[in-house]
Amino acid sequence: MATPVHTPGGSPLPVPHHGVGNSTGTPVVAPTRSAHTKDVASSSLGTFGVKSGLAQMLKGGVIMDVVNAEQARIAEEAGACAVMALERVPADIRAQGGVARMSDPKMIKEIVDAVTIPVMAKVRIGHFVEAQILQAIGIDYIDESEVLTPADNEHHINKHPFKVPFVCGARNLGEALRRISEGAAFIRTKGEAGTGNVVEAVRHQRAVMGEIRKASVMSEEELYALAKDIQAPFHLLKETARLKRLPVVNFAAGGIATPADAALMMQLGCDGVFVGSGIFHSGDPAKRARAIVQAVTHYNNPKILSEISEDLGEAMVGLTIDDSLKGGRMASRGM
Ligand SMILES: O=C(CO)[C@H](O)[C@H](O)COP(=O)(O)O
Repeated sequence: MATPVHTPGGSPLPVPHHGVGNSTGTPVVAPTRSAHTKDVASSSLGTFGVKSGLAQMLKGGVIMDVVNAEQARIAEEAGACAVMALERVPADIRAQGGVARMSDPKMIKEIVDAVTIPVMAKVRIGHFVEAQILQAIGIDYIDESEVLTPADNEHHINKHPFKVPFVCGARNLGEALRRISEGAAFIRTKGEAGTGNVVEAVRHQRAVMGEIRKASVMSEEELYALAKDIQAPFHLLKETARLKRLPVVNFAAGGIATPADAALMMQLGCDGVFVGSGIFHSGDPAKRARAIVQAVTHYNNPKILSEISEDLGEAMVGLTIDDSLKGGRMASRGM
Protein backbone atom coordinates (compact mmCIF):
# COMPACT_ATOMS: atom_id res chain seq x y z
CA MET A 1 0.00 0.00 0.00
CA ALA A 2 1.28 3.48 -0.84
CA THR A 3 1.97 6.36 1.55
CA PRO A 4 -1.09 7.09 3.68
CA VAL A 5 -2.91 10.41 3.30
CA HIS A 6 -4.12 12.20 6.42
CA THR A 7 -7.68 13.46 6.54
CA PRO A 8 -8.91 16.36 8.67
CA GLY A 9 -10.11 13.70 11.12
CA GLY A 10 -6.47 12.77 11.53
CA SER A 11 -6.70 9.10 10.50
CA PRO A 12 -4.47 7.76 7.76
CA LEU A 13 -6.16 7.04 4.45
CA PRO A 14 -4.77 4.13 2.42
CA VAL A 15 -4.13 5.26 -1.11
CA PRO A 16 -6.04 3.22 -3.70
CA HIS A 17 -4.19 1.50 -6.49
CA HIS A 18 -4.01 3.35 -9.74
CA GLY A 19 -6.13 2.16 -12.63
CA VAL A 20 -9.78 1.42 -12.46
CA GLY A 21 -12.08 -1.44 -11.83
CA ASN A 22 -11.22 -4.89 -12.97
CA SER A 23 -9.59 -4.32 -16.32
CA THR A 24 -8.34 -7.93 -16.40
CA GLY A 25 -11.85 -9.25 -16.96
CA THR A 26 -11.53 -11.39 -13.83
CA PRO A 27 -14.87 -11.62 -12.05
CA VAL A 28 -14.93 -9.74 -8.77
CA VAL A 29 -15.49 -11.91 -5.71
CA ALA A 30 -17.82 -10.01 -3.43
CA PRO A 31 -16.64 -9.60 0.14
CA THR A 32 -18.91 -11.26 2.67
CA ARG A 33 -20.80 -9.38 5.36
CA SER A 34 -18.89 -11.18 8.11
CA ALA A 35 -15.55 -10.06 6.64
CA HIS A 36 -16.78 -6.47 6.59
CA THR A 37 -18.32 -6.45 10.02
CA LYS A 38 -15.25 -8.10 11.53
CA ASP A 39 -12.97 -5.48 9.97
CA VAL A 40 -15.00 -2.61 11.37
CA ALA A 41 -15.51 -4.30 14.75
CA SER A 42 -11.83 -5.12 15.12
CA SER A 43 -11.02 -1.44 14.78
CA SER A 44 -11.92 0.23 18.04
CA LEU A 45 -11.37 3.57 16.31
CA GLY A 46 -13.20 2.91 13.04
CA THR A 47 -10.35 4.89 11.45
CA PHE A 48 -10.60 6.50 8.06
CA GLY A 49 -7.99 4.01 6.86
CA VAL A 50 -10.16 1.02 7.80
CA LYS A 51 -13.33 2.63 6.45
CA SER A 52 -11.90 3.59 3.06
CA GLY A 53 -10.11 0.23 2.85
CA LEU A 54 -13.46 -1.56 3.06
CA ALA A 55 -14.64 0.27 -0.04
CA GLN A 56 -11.53 -0.96 -1.89
CA MET A 57 -12.95 -4.49 -1.62
CA LEU A 58 -15.90 -3.46 -3.78
CA LYS A 59 -13.86 -2.16 -6.74
CA GLY A 60 -14.90 -3.57 -10.10
CA GLY A 61 -18.34 -4.45 -8.75
CA VAL A 62 -22.01 -3.50 -9.03
CA ILE A 63 -24.04 -2.30 -6.05
CA MET A 64 -27.77 -2.86 -6.59
CA ASP A 65 -30.73 -1.09 -4.97
CA VAL A 66 -33.18 -3.60 -3.48
CA VAL A 67 -36.45 -3.06 -1.64
CA ASN A 68 -36.99 -6.51 -0.11
CA ALA A 69 -35.28 -9.81 0.70
CA GLU A 70 -36.33 -11.45 -2.56
CA GLN A 71 -34.73 -8.70 -4.66
CA ALA A 72 -31.63 -8.89 -2.45
CA ARG A 73 -31.30 -12.61 -3.24
CA ILE A 74 -31.70 -11.92 -6.98
CA ALA A 75 -28.96 -9.28 -6.73
CA GLU A 76 -26.62 -11.58 -4.83
CA GLU A 77 -27.19 -14.46 -7.26
CA ALA A 78 -26.49 -12.11 -10.17
CA GLY A 79 -23.07 -11.28 -8.68
CA ALA A 80 -23.69 -7.89 -7.01
CA CYS A 81 -20.79 -6.94 -4.72
CA ALA A 82 -23.21 -5.28 -2.27
CA VAL A 83 -26.85 -4.24 -2.03
CA MET A 84 -28.42 -0.93 -1.05
CA ALA A 85 -31.54 -1.50 1.07
CA LEU A 86 -34.24 1.11 0.55
CA GLU A 87 -38.03 1.28 0.59
CA ARG A 88 -38.51 2.61 -2.93
CA VAL A 89 -36.09 2.71 -5.85
CA PRO A 90 -35.40 6.27 -7.06
CA ALA A 91 -37.82 5.96 -10.02
CA ASP A 92 -40.66 5.27 -7.57
CA ILE A 93 -39.55 8.07 -5.22
CA ARG A 94 -39.80 10.40 -8.23
CA ALA A 95 -43.16 9.06 -9.38
CA GLN A 96 -44.79 9.00 -5.93
CA GLY A 97 -43.30 12.19 -4.48
CA GLY A 98 -43.57 13.07 -0.77
CA VAL A 99 -40.77 13.06 1.77
CA ALA A 100 -38.39 10.12 1.31
CA ARG A 101 -36.73 9.00 4.56
CA MET A 102 -34.50 6.25 5.97
CA SER A 103 -36.15 2.85 5.53
CA ASP A 104 -37.76 0.86 8.33
CA PRO A 105 -34.94 -0.89 10.27
CA LYS A 106 -37.00 -4.11 10.28
CA MET A 107 -37.03 -4.20 6.50
CA ILE A 108 -33.28 -3.46 6.41
CA LYS A 109 -32.61 -6.29 8.88
CA GLU A 110 -34.63 -8.71 6.69
CA ILE A 111 -32.37 -7.80 3.78
CA VAL A 112 -29.25 -8.21 5.95
CA ASP A 113 -30.47 -11.68 6.94
CA ALA A 114 -31.20 -12.65 3.32
CA VAL A 115 -27.70 -12.16 1.88
CA THR A 116 -24.04 -12.72 2.67
CA ILE A 117 -22.72 -9.68 0.76
CA PRO A 118 -22.39 -6.23 2.39
CA VAL A 119 -25.60 -4.24 2.87
CA MET A 120 -25.77 -0.46 2.60
CA ALA A 121 -28.69 1.79 3.51
CA LYS A 122 -29.52 5.44 2.97
CA VAL A 123 -29.96 8.36 5.32
CA ARG A 124 -31.14 11.86 4.49
CA ILE A 125 -28.45 14.49 3.98
CA GLY A 126 -27.60 15.96 7.40
CA HIS A 127 -29.75 13.48 9.37
CA PHE A 128 -27.15 12.21 11.82
CA VAL A 129 -29.75 10.46 13.98
CA GLU A 130 -30.86 8.26 11.07
CA ALA A 131 -27.13 7.44 10.72
CA GLN A 132 -26.85 6.60 14.44
CA ILE A 133 -29.80 4.20 14.02
CA LEU A 134 -28.27 2.48 10.99
CA GLN A 135 -24.96 2.13 12.79
CA ALA A 136 -26.78 0.60 15.77
CA ILE A 137 -28.36 -2.11 13.60
CA GLY A 138 -24.94 -3.04 12.17
CA ILE A 139 -25.27 -1.89 8.58
CA ASP A 140 -22.05 -2.16 6.51
CA TYR A 141 -22.13 1.27 4.81
CA ILE A 142 -24.32 4.35 5.10
CA ASP A 143 -25.19 6.33 2.00
CA GLU A 144 -25.86 9.99 2.87
CA SER A 145 -28.00 10.36 -0.18
CA GLU A 146 -29.59 13.11 -2.23
CA VAL A 147 -32.11 10.50 -3.40
CA LEU A 148 -33.87 10.95 -0.04
CA THR A 149 -35.35 14.32 0.93
CA PRO A 150 -32.61 16.38 2.64
CA ALA A 151 -33.00 16.95 6.38
CA ASP A 152 -30.53 19.84 6.49
CA ASN A 153 -30.00 22.31 3.69
CA GLU A 154 -26.67 23.58 5.00
CA HIS A 155 -24.83 20.80 6.78
CA HIS A 156 -23.83 17.30 5.84
CA ILE A 157 -23.25 14.77 8.61
CA ASN A 158 -19.86 14.91 10.34
CA LYS A 159 -18.95 11.36 9.40
CA HIS A 160 -15.65 11.08 11.30
CA PRO A 161 -17.10 10.07 14.69
CA PHE A 162 -18.98 7.11 13.16
CA LYS A 163 -17.38 3.64 13.04
CA VAL A 164 -19.43 2.68 10.01
CA PRO A 165 -18.13 3.98 6.65
CA PHE A 166 -20.13 6.45 4.57
CA VAL A 167 -20.55 6.85 0.83
CA CYS A 168 -21.63 10.25 -0.51
CA GLY A 169 -22.58 11.63 -3.92
CA ALA A 170 -20.72 14.33 -5.87
CA ARG A 171 -21.12 16.12 -9.19
CA ASN A 172 -17.62 17.53 -9.42
CA LEU A 173 -14.21 17.48 -7.76
CA GLY A 174 -14.92 20.22 -5.21
CA GLU A 175 -18.04 18.43 -3.98
CA ALA A 176 -16.20 15.09 -3.79
CA LEU A 177 -13.33 16.55 -1.73
CA ARG A 178 -15.72 18.39 0.61
CA ARG A 179 -17.48 15.10 1.34
CA ILE A 180 -14.15 13.33 1.91
CA SER A 181 -13.09 16.10 4.31
CA GLU A 182 -16.31 15.44 6.29
CA GLY A 183 -15.33 11.77 6.52
CA ALA A 184 -16.85 10.07 3.45
CA ALA A 185 -14.75 6.97 2.73
CA PHE A 186 -16.31 6.28 -0.66
CA ILE A 187 -17.60 8.64 -3.37
CA ARG A 188 -20.18 8.05 -6.07
CA THR A 189 -20.84 10.50 -8.84
CA LYS A 190 -24.50 11.46 -8.54
CA GLY A 191 -25.95 11.24 -12.02
CA GLU A 192 -29.70 11.79 -12.00
CA ALA A 193 -31.22 8.87 -10.09
CA GLY A 194 -34.47 7.31 -11.17
CA THR A 195 -34.41 8.61 -14.73
CA GLY A 196 -32.90 5.63 -16.59
CA ASN A 197 -30.96 8.32 -18.44
CA VAL A 198 -27.18 8.08 -18.18
CA VAL A 199 -26.44 11.61 -19.43
CA GLU A 200 -25.92 13.20 -16.00
CA ALA A 201 -23.81 10.28 -14.75
CA VAL A 202 -21.55 10.87 -17.75
CA ARG A 203 -21.44 14.62 -17.12
CA HIS A 204 -20.48 14.19 -13.46
CA GLN A 205 -17.86 11.50 -14.11
CA ARG A 206 -16.31 13.57 -16.91
CA ALA A 207 -16.31 16.63 -14.65
CA VAL A 208 -14.46 14.84 -11.84
CA MET A 209 -11.93 13.19 -14.17
CA GLY A 210 -11.37 16.36 -16.21
CA GLU A 211 -10.77 18.49 -13.11
CA ILE A 212 -8.32 15.89 -11.75
CA ARG A 213 -6.43 15.86 -15.06
CA LYS A 214 -6.11 19.65 -14.96
CA ALA A 215 -5.04 19.67 -11.29
CA SER A 216 -2.43 17.00 -11.92
CA VAL A 217 -0.27 19.37 -13.99
CA MET A 218 -0.67 22.43 -11.76
CA SER A 219 2.02 24.06 -9.64
CA GLU A 220 1.44 24.34 -5.89
CA GLU A 221 0.54 28.06 -6.29
CA GLU A 222 -2.05 27.14 -8.89
CA LEU A 223 -3.46 24.41 -6.64
CA TYR A 224 -3.99 26.95 -3.84
CA ALA A 225 -6.04 29.09 -6.22
CA LEU A 226 -7.95 26.09 -7.53
CA ALA A 227 -8.73 24.88 -3.99
CA LYS A 228 -10.25 28.30 -3.25
CA ASP A 229 -12.15 28.27 -6.51
CA ILE A 230 -13.71 24.83 -6.11
CA GLN A 231 -14.08 25.18 -2.30
CA ALA A 232 -12.01 22.11 -1.56
CA PRO A 233 -9.47 21.53 1.24
CA PHE A 234 -6.01 22.21 -0.19
CA HIS A 235 -4.32 19.09 1.22
CA LEU A 236 -6.95 16.78 -0.31
CA LEU A 237 -6.70 18.56 -3.65
CA LYS A 238 -2.91 18.30 -3.59
CA GLU A 239 -3.10 14.57 -2.79
CA THR A 240 -5.67 14.02 -5.57
CA ALA A 241 -3.41 15.82 -8.04
CA ARG A 242 -0.48 13.64 -6.98
CA LEU A 243 -2.48 10.42 -7.27
CA LYS A 244 -4.20 11.53 -10.49
CA ARG A 245 -7.43 10.13 -9.05
CA LEU A 246 -9.69 10.60 -6.03
CA PRO A 247 -8.03 9.36 -2.85
CA VAL A 248 -11.01 7.06 -2.18
CA VAL A 249 -12.98 4.61 -4.33
CA ASN A 250 -15.29 6.30 -6.84
CA PHE A 251 -18.34 4.53 -8.28
CA ALA A 252 -20.77 6.00 -10.83
CA ALA A 253 -24.51 6.19 -10.09
CA GLY A 254 -27.81 7.61 -11.26
CA GLY A 255 -29.48 6.61 -14.51
CA ILE A 256 -27.46 3.52 -15.44
CA ALA A 257 -29.95 1.17 -17.12
CA THR A 258 -28.10 -1.10 -19.57
CA PRO A 259 -24.88 -3.14 -19.70
CA ALA A 260 -23.57 -0.62 -22.23
CA ASP A 261 -24.28 2.24 -19.79
CA ALA A 262 -22.34 0.42 -17.07
CA ALA A 263 -19.37 -0.26 -19.38
CA LEU A 264 -19.45 3.37 -20.54
CA MET A 265 -19.06 4.59 -16.97
CA MET A 266 -16.21 2.14 -16.37
CA GLN A 267 -14.42 3.31 -19.53
CA LEU A 268 -14.82 6.87 -18.26
CA GLY A 269 -12.74 5.92 -15.25
CA CYS A 270 -15.01 4.95 -12.36
CA ASP A 271 -14.22 2.00 -10.09
CA GLY A 272 -17.64 0.34 -10.22
CA VAL A 273 -21.34 1.24 -10.52
CA PHE A 274 -24.54 1.59 -8.51
CA VAL A 275 -27.71 0.51 -10.32
CA GLY A 276 -31.15 1.05 -8.85
CA SER A 277 -34.25 1.59 -10.94
CA GLY A 278 -32.65 0.20 -14.11
CA ILE A 279 -32.76 -3.39 -12.85
CA PHE A 280 -36.01 -3.80 -10.94
CA HIS A 281 -37.92 -1.55 -13.34
CA SER A 282 -36.91 -3.69 -16.32
CA GLY A 283 -38.69 -6.61 -17.97
CA ASP A 284 -36.31 -9.31 -16.66
CA PRO A 285 -34.45 -8.08 -13.55
CA ALA A 286 -32.42 -11.26 -12.90
CA LYS A 287 -31.12 -11.41 -16.46
CA ARG A 288 -30.37 -7.69 -16.65
CA ALA A 289 -28.65 -7.76 -13.26
CA ARG A 290 -26.34 -10.58 -14.40
CA ALA A 291 -25.63 -8.77 -17.68
CA ILE A 292 -24.71 -5.53 -15.89
CA VAL A 293 -22.32 -7.39 -13.57
CA GLN A 294 -20.71 -9.01 -16.62
CA ALA A 295 -20.50 -5.64 -18.38
CA VAL A 296 -18.59 -4.11 -15.46
CA THR A 297 -16.15 -7.03 -15.47
CA HIS A 298 -15.65 -6.97 -19.26
CA TYR A 299 -16.14 -3.25 -19.84
CA ASN A 300 -13.30 -3.07 -22.34
CA ASN A 301 -14.40 -6.02 -24.48
CA PRO A 302 -17.02 -5.00 -27.11
CA LYS A 303 -17.47 -8.60 -28.29
CA ILE A 304 -18.50 -9.82 -24.83
CA LEU A 305 -20.56 -6.66 -24.34
CA SER A 306 -22.46 -7.38 -27.56
CA GLU A 307 -23.26 -10.92 -26.41
CA ILE A 308 -24.46 -9.94 -22.95
CA SER A 309 -26.56 -7.08 -24.34
CA GLU A 310 -28.70 -9.50 -26.38
CA ASP A 311 -32.27 -10.40 -25.56
CA LEU A 312 -32.51 -8.72 -22.15
CA GLY A 313 -36.20 -7.88 -22.44
CA GLU A 314 -37.62 -4.41 -21.85
CA ALA A 315 -35.27 -1.78 -20.42
CA MET A 316 -36.82 0.71 -17.97
CA VAL A 317 -38.56 3.61 -19.64
CA GLY A 318 -36.16 6.56 -19.44
CA LEU A 319 -36.97 10.19 -18.67
CA THR A 320 -35.69 13.30 -20.42
CA ILE A 321 -33.81 15.53 -18.01
CA ASP A 322 -35.21 19.03 -18.36
CA ASP A 323 -37.20 21.54 -16.30
CA SER A 324 -40.29 19.34 -16.41
CA LEU A 325 -38.51 16.39 -14.72
CA LYS A 326 -40.90 14.97 -12.11
CA GLY A 327 -39.26 15.09 -8.68
CA GLY A 328 -36.78 17.73 -9.87
CA ARG A 329 -33.03 17.37 -9.96
CA MET A 330 -31.96 15.25 -7.02
CA ALA A 331 -28.31 15.84 -7.91
CA SER A 332 -28.48 19.50 -6.91
CA ARG A 333 -29.39 18.61 -3.31
CA GLY A 334 -26.50 18.86 -0.83
CA MET A 335 -23.55 20.55 -2.48
O1 LIG B 1 -28.58 6.63 -4.70
C1 LIG B 1 -28.04 5.69 -5.21
C2 LIG B 1 -26.68 5.37 -4.95
O2 LIG B 1 -26.45 5.73 -3.69
C3 LIG B 1 -28.77 4.82 -6.07
O3 LIG B 1 -28.42 3.52 -5.82
C4 LIG B 1 -28.53 5.16 -7.48
O4 LIG B 1 -28.29 6.49 -7.66
C5 LIG B 1 -29.65 4.62 -8.22
O5 LIG B 1 -30.03 5.41 -9.27
P1 LIG B 1 -30.86 4.74 -10.41
O6 LIG B 1 -32.16 4.31 -9.80
O7 LIG B 1 -31.01 5.82 -11.43
O8 LIG B 1 -30.02 3.59 -10.89
